[in-house]
Amino acid sequence: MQKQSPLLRIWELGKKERGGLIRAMVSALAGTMSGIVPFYAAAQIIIGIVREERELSYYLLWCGIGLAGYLLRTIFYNLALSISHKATFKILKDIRQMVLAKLPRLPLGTVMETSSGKIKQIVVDQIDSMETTLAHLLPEMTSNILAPLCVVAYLFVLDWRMALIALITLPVGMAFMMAVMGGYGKDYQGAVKTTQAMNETIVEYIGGIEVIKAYNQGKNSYAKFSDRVEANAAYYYNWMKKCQFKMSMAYAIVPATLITVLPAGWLFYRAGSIQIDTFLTCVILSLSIAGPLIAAMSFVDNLAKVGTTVGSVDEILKAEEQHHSETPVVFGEPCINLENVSFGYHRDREILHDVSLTIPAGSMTALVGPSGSGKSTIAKLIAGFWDVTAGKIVLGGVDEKEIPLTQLYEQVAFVSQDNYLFDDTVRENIRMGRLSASDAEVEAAAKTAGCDAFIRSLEKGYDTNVGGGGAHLSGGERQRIAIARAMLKDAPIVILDEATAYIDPENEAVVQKAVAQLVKGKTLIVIAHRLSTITQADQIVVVMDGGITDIGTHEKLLESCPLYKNMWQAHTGVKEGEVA
Ligand SMILES: Nc1ncnc2c1ncn2[C@@H]1O[C@H](COP(=O)(O)OP(=O)(O)OP(=O)(O)O)[C@@H](O)[C@H]1O
Repeated sequence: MQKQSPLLRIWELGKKERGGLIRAMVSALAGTMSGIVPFYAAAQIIIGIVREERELSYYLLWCGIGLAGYLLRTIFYNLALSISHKATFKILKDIRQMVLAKLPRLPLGTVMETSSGKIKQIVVDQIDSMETTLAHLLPEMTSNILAPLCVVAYLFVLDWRMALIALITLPVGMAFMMAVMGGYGKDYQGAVKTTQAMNETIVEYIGGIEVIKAYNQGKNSYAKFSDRVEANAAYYYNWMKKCQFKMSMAYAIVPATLITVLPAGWLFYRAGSIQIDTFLTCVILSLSIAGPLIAAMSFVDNLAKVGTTVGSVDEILKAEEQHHSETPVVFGEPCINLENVSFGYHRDREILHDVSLTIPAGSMTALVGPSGSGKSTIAKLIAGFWDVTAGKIVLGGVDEKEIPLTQLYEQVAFVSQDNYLFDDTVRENIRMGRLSASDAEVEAAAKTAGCDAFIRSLEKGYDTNVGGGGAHLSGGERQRIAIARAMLKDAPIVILDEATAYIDPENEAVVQKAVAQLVKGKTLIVIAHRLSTITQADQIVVVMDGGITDIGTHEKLLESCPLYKNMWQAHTGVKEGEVA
């Protein structure tokens, strides 16, 4: 990934708000320039006193000019802040939306391998931390650098020697500042890492609270969290300790312009090489250089923070997406062909090897095989959660890579044993299947899926909140809601991955009926460990070690495939050699 300045990257990300940022910078610059006016007016008043000016109007005029400068500074400064805050909030909103819109376009693995604690920290905390920096940095840093530059330029016009002398403290103070900043980016990255580690532990702690209770692991898990909290605090403390001396030196030295300007100016004045007016103006104006520069310096560390955040955001925004065409396609019959498909979740480990399979439209295909043989992987590749590494999958006559992802997801309804329910009502969770569905359609789907009665028995019926991940419901109830959701989607291809695993025997008949409704007239792919549920399949595909060892009907495989026969016997409880 090519390294880009964080400010340039923000400029690019917030391109819709550039106008606001420019207006804020211009306003801030006008404010800082106005802020110099009181210094200039003070110089003129002191010159008046030294010259023994007796006219009151002279002093009133400069007091008025000084006051006007001060007022303008306040007005422009507040205007700049208001404009930049508005622009910043819009930019942060846009960045958050870009990140969230990007996640579904990434291969499922990329998202799953990033912990939810980390994603939450980037999207919520890190992006939030950019607010103060962004809203203040661009307008203030620009003006705080440009205004002293204008003062220095004016000092050179008045007396180049005084200008140079006024600048002496700058490089010394800056050297200390640079020493702090040298490792700031790396130090801040370290801080983000320890905070992320802390976040991940708490998310894990809460997510696994059931296991922690069940196995009495409270103390251990808490110790892990508290260790990370301590590590986080220690990191910040050591970091600040390391920086403190250099920071203090920088902040003490930069504003000390009087130490150099006053004695040198006095010597020049005594030697008659500088007028008293120029001397006094230089002394007073030199006092206006340090304030803005120190303010600008305080943004340098913020800039490093923004750099780290932009880096984290870009890790997601620039992550490789699934390569699919954007042009909508027209599908033929919903048949599926896997042609010499190979795939690995990671480059160094291939899971599927050269798999070829034809799934005719409207048929039922069952994938069976030992645990870890690759059944779910085949199903997830068909559903487009990942892209194949080699070979191709042709769906409805079109190579999957030619199908825009949104269109591909419309074609397939995927019901797994682990269908996630959102922290929302039952109704909205079912409506996820088709957002345009009416309440009546949602309820009709629930009825067909055999879950209408249990939903109505809940406290608020369809408007009952299911809790995060569906925590308020049983596994079987979640499963049936997932089937209702898939029903509502009404996709031509249905994949059931262990879909009935949680259903108790009492409800199994209801759910089997629901599934039968769901798959009517569809191309169906089933992964089921309970082989009795797939004996009627048009074809049963036996998967072993990432390859297909046999294909046929139940009867045919019982005769020709020893692996299938063994699995069937294990399933029905009949051991080799025993009489059925
Ligand atoms: N997200 C993943 N990242 C890395 N490896 C994975 C991932 N998912 C599955 N695997 C690995 O791929 C192989 C095939 O897994 P898959 O889930 O397809 O098997 P399966 O036949 O469906 O197993 P089961 O019947 O137990 O569900 C296994 O070795 C598994 O460890």
